[in-house]
Amino acid sequence: MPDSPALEVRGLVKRYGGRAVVDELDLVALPGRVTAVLGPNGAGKTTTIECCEGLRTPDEGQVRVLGLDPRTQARELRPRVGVMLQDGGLPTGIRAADMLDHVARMYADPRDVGELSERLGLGSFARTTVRRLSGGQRQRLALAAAVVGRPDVVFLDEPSAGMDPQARLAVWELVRELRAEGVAVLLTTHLMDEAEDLADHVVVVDQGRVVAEGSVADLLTSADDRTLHLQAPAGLALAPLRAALGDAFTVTEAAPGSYAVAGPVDPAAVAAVAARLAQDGVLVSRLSVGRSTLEDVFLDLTGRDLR
Ligand SMILES: Nc1ncnc2c1ncn2[C@@H]1O[C@H](COP(=O)(O)OP(=O)(O)OP(=O)(O)O)[C@@H](O)[C@H]1O
Repeated sequence: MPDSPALEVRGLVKRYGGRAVVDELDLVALPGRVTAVLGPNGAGKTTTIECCEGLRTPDEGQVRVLGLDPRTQARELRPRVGVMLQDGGLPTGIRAADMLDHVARMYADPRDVGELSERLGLGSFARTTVRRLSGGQRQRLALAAAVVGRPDVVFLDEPSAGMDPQARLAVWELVRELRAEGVAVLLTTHLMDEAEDLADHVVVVDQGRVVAEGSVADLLTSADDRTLHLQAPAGLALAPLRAALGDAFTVTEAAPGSYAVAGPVDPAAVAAVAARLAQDGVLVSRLSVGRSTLEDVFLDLTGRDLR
């Protein structure tokens, strides 16, 4: 069954000091798909992933990875699951290349270590001990260690945090390749472009709960209050448009020639905008409905204030 979930989390609850930091959370990740979990700091992403990795014990709910319980069936799961922890979690006294060789030897059919090292650019620091690696170098080594055993499921907690743009591209390419090989990839990230580029399915978590999920396209278009974006000549007088639409809408020229109409945008509102502009002889060069970026969706869902 190619589409049976590689990861299934149902009603997960994890409490610290009586406070639920993960609160009735459901999460499914499929083989050959990249699932990205987004959320503000402290939302419960790492706690959730660590429950899936068997590193923390849920207070309630069920976690199944490849149909197995990561707490009680860790031995069966270990060869099939790749884990990249947020803090690297690597032994520090060993040279980078020796560490990767050592991890590769634990698996029956490891990836080619030389090829993996080359594509993640590990060669330049192969003989450096882990403790002396830079943050980004450590991340790259941790990623190599997570995938060298050809796992069926990979957990990547902020995989490209601290990486330079070249390394980030190499990581993205590797993630795409894992997906093409049928691996279920679950990643957390604060990089909206990473989620937009890589994720087949996005899960937005806030205060331990899922507040939205779907493909990036779903999330960009599913909100009740949408924005109509239009391109037209710069400097249009907006009063007639505002009068035609009424108080439920705001109309702004976000940048010269780039207008946003925010509010309960429905087919009638789109028609009203087009009709009003046509009456004034304005030629619209581009018109689209939805939020323009995943970051807008994220901020609308989780708020703009620091917590
Ligand atoms: N062992 C622990 N004891 C007490 N509180 C904890 C413990 N581990 C995590 N927490 C709390 O649980 C909440 C969720 O933390 P978690 O690390 O899962 O968040 P996150 O979504 O991964 O955040 P970030 O984006 O900052 O990595 C935080 O408020 C954190 O302080």
